[in-house]
Amino acid sequence: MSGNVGMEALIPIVNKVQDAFTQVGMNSVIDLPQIAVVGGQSAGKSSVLENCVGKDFLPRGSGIVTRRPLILQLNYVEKGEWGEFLHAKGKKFTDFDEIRREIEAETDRMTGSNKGISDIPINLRVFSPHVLNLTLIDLPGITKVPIGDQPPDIEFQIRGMIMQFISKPSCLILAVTPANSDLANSDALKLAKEVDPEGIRTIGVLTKLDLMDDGTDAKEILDNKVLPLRRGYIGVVNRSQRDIEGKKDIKQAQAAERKYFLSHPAYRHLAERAGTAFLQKTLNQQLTNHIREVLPSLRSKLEQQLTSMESEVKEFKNLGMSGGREDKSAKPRMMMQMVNRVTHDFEEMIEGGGNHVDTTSLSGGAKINTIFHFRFPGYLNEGRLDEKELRKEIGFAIRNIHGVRSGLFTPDAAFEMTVKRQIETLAPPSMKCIQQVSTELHEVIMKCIDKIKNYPRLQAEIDNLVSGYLRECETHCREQIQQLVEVELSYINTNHDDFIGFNSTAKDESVKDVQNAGSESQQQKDVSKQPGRESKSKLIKKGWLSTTNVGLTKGLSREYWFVLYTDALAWFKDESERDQKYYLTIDGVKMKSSEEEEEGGGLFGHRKFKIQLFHPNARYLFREYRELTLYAKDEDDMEDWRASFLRAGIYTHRSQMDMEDLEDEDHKPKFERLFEDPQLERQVEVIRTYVNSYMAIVRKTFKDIVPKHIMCLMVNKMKVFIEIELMPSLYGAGNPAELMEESEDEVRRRQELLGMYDACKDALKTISEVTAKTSSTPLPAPVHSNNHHSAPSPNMNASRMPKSDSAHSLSQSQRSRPPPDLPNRPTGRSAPNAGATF
Ligand SMILES: Nc1nc2c(ncn2[C@@H]2O[C@H](COP(=O)(O)OP(=O)(O)OP(=O)(O)O)[C@@H](O)[C@H]2O)c(=O)[nH]1
Repeated sequence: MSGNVGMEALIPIVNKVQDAFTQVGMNSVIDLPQIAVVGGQSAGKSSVLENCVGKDFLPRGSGIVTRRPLILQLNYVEKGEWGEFLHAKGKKFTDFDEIRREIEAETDRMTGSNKGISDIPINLRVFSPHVLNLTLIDLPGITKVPIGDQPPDIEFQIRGMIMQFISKPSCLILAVTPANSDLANSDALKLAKEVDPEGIRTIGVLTKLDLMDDGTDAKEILDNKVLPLRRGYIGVVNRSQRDIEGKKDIKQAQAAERKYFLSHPAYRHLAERAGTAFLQKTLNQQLTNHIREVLPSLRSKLEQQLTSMESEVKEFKNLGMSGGREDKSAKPRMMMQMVNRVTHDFEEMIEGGGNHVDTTSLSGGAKINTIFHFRFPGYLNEGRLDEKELRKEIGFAIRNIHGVRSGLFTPDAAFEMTVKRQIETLAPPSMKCIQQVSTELHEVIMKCIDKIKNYPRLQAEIDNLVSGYLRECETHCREQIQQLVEVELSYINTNHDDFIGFNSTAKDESVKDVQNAGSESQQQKDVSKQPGRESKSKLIKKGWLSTTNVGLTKGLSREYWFVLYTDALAWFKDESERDQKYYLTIDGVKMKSSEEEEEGGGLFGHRKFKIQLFHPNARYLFREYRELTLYAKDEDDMEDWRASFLRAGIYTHRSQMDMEDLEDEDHKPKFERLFEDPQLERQVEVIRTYVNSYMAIVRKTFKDIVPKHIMCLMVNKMKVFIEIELMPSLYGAGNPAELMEESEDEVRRRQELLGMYDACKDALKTISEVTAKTSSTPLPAPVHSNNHHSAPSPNMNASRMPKSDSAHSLSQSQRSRPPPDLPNRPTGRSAPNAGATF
């Protein structure tokens, strides 16, 4: 081996890093220095490689034999000779025929046996005392004509695969060309030129010198005078097909090769710079130099890689899981860490904040907030009876309480019964809210424990304990809410501050009205009451209604702002109530309400909700109108206004025709028929107002108290459980060492990570040492095709170069290549030309 010991030590390190990265599928992350062997079909690529190894081990045959890239790492060892495949780790192949069969089988495994190709490399390491440390990649030969089942674009595919390797700036290109073909048409040189136009990383290899026509030789080419390359050409004579078939030993062949160069008149002068042994040495030297050139960028990439792995590796090391003697306390400590992480994540997801805020959807605390304040109020309203249904229920209740008598007074019991029925409807939406929060909490837990999936037993146990506890909390919370409903049902508090029933004047008014209902004489109101004057009249309702007959444009409907008092109806231009259109006293006024299809509406026509006010004795109602037709925006609005008019003493008037309408086709009385009695209608209305008022209070209480119960009995309890009780419960559930059993994936990942980490560290250490200690040879000067002066020899070992060559090389190099971005350039201590390249 050459004296550049520090540098050569780098090659195995680079190989080790390469292996580590290939194994974890990261070979594309760091481009490690390599030599790719490129050439046309049957140019002699495999022969060159075999010569470098000194053994027959590559598949032979017709057509494309190399169909997957073969990364061949040659490692010098003092004793033994064997090969190892990365895909069959740990198996030593001492029989090189077996290696050949394994390459063939592995090629077929990926490509099938029908001559297809694949760019997934096969990694083979050869250990031998007869090799120099080198990494070579054998690539499929460039072919033009598809054979067998090969796809028509085979040339394109192979080209793509070769390019994938040789276009990387860290790759040296060994361009193999047979001497018995035209150099100008060399596929290898053409491809190399595409990716390396300056020839900085291309080395020419000329094979089959022995097969040249008699009287011709490749002296000019080898002297770098024809198509000169910056790194020159090396001539080799490999074994012929007949030699291979005759099992000619490679060592014998190499001796014959040397004899060939020494004895050939055209090559005798360059015999020291030709042949397989020289090629091997040059490649080793150049790969070493090349590695050195890419060291700075390799170093920074490795450093980045190392930093990204550091925290995890540190964690493993802290826990005594980085190999070596097992630390007994590691697993319990690790378990504690995992539980702490779950606790922290759960807290963060519920309380918000933290580093991992989800920007795609609501989750955790935010989702629970939405359930409490948006969904739950909606669910509470869903269970609500519409006004019509409510009236119906109250009507039946009143009638059933009165029995055969017609009651004069509104029965309290009807109010209580209706309210209780309504309170009961609050239970299902509350339970739905509990169930939704429980689901969300479970999802939060799942997300938190997903991070410990590498410890499947621990994950399952935490899931089991926490989900079990969540179920307990949910059951307890449901019981509490059921209790809450029962509490509400146990006492209907009509003394509640917010209940209109007994405290508000509206109630007094209503009660008085109820008692007065039907008595015309007592309905006499002070008709002189007008806004602005002192008045005892009370406001009942305000709102928009449209009407067709009060505006200037008769026939068209227009919206006005209506204000209903206990004794009058006024309407204004808008809600500012400045521009009053009319003030109508409502003494003796009756109403009719109905739903009708809009004229011309057809199937999809608008339904209109109409209330008509009029005097039953056909008096003018206002101005020249006998009636006022009002349109509400929907059914609920109409029901509201109808109820309000009733409160103001405007009752429904039923004509004979209307009465006929009160029977269904099967002659059953319609619900409306129950209200033929205006007194009953009035009582229903009063109770409905009370029920609505009371239910508003209960709903408000539920809206407030249900979320509080859920927070207290579920969310907070879960937090406390995870924080305080989970750890002891886990200890109770099993031995930490068993719970902390890793998944197979995790074990593999850890081993790979640690392996890669160590490989990166070793590589970095070696890089620092070699950069400090070693020297390098300069890159040969650029050559021009019209340059017929002899280019520097491919032997780049400066110590062996003639003085004049060295000086020439140095000055050329300095002129042509200004120092690139390569730091740590050795100074004084290095060889005379050290630093010329860097
Ligand atoms: N006489 C002689 N024959 C050679 C020389 N180099 C290669 N051959 C023969 O040429 C044929 C092809 O050589 P290989 O080494 O298989 O060529 P290859 O480039 O690897 O071929 P593919 O992988 O199929 O593209 C074999 O029969 C070799 O024996 C040489 O220098 N002299």
